[in-house]
Amino acid sequence: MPGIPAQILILDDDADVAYAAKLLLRRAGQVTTLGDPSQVARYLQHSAPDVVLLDFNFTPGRTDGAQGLKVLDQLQALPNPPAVIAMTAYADVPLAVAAMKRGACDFITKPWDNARLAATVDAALARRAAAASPPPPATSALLGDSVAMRALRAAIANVGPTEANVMVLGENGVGKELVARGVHLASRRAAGQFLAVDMGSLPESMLESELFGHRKGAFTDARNDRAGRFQSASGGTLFLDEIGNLALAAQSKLLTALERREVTPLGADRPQTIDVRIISATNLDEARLYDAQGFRPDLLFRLNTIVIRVPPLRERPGDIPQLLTHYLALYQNQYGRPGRAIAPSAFDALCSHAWPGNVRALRHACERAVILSESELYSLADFGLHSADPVPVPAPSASTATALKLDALERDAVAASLEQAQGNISHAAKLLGISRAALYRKLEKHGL
Ligand SMILES: Nc1ncnc2c1ncn2[C@@H]1O[C@H](COP(=O)(O)OP(=O)(O)OP(=O)(O)O)[C@@H](O)[C@H]1O
Repeated sequence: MPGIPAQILILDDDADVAYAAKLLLRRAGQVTTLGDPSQVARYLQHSAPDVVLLDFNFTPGRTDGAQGLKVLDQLQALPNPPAVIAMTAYADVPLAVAAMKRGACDFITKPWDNARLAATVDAALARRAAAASPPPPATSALLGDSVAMRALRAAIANVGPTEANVMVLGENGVGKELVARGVHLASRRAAGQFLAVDMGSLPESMLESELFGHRKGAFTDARNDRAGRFQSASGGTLFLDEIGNLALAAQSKLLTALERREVTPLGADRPQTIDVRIISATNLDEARLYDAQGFRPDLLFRLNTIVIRVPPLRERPGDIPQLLTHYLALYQNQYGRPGRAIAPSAFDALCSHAWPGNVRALRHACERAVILSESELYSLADFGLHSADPVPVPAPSASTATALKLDALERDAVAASLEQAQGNISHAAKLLGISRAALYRKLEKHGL
């Protein structure tokens, strides 16, 4: 599988044999060695091996292979059984055959030939990857199998078919828009448009014309009639992103439209009925959202019939491996780069990273790793992350010192704009005069 290092278990009572196999197979994945079948049950409580190299006799003098066959049965009973490669003594063909009949996928005789053992393990891994079931369709865009994500999918499936307005809450980059699309796809409006409007970047002066449309001549630049987003999304879903950024005056216009279920384009003398379902989203924390000074409670009441909260990635680290696998494979494919695994230590660090920029940041980190990596395995640095260990930094030359100063200035400017915008990405981007996407890149670059 691309991305996640394969888990390889070697079960052999001969420590030297196990160590030699471990050295040989390290490049193929994360290798664990055990010396006694009684350790297997404990190991399986926290690990799911992809391949097991299994010896069959653990007690001196025994050659019947019964102990190994018992472990084989134990492994075969797992919900997702690993590929088992039987390791038998040279010429013990009957035992190898018995193992294959009980579910082992291959066998290798001891002492082994290094190239043959490596090829056998590679082939077992490749077969396993090919057999892995494809992701389910429908809301497949929303990856993650944590309890939180499963609950989220269930909520989408429940709420989708109703006509209720939905408000999606969560930090930047957690997947609010994906959730909104999921609700749309699960609704009877799925064949209609899903139209997203970034309320945060819409200048107040353009809000009415953008949302409700205008007639030719309604204002100086209105050279033609133009439908607003409410009309364009008719029969579908209108996704109002960054709703928490809406100025109070704009809030009252939106409220009127929602209450009357009609809009009047600028310059028109008659209102038009609207047929849209509204899904809104904000990264504002709930205390600020429910503060009547900033957001009209009557509008909130219209928008949040159903509230869906998307938890930050740090609260569902179990989703990280799947996201890494998905996005590394996506970009390897997109850029025609070879499939690589992540170095085990880097994988651990990626899984325990707090990801302040959530899934968006993880996705960008994967793209970066695919583009930059030149070694056999992805390292932590390929993802733009560094281990907690301080690395000695050489004294900067004059030119790097200038670059460092510029870098520090940029970091300060970005931090100051965020503070001034009280963490609101759209406002901060506007203050800096750059796009939201550019601001996200700078946030990641400076680890903010
Ligand atoms: N569960 C997920 N599975 C796969 N990809 C995800 C998931 N969540 C988010 N993403 C990806 O992360 C990126 C950000 O997602 P999205 O735009 O939905 O987040 P958001 O919460 O709406 O962000 P913002 O608040 O900044 O608008 C997208 O590229 C999206 O495809």
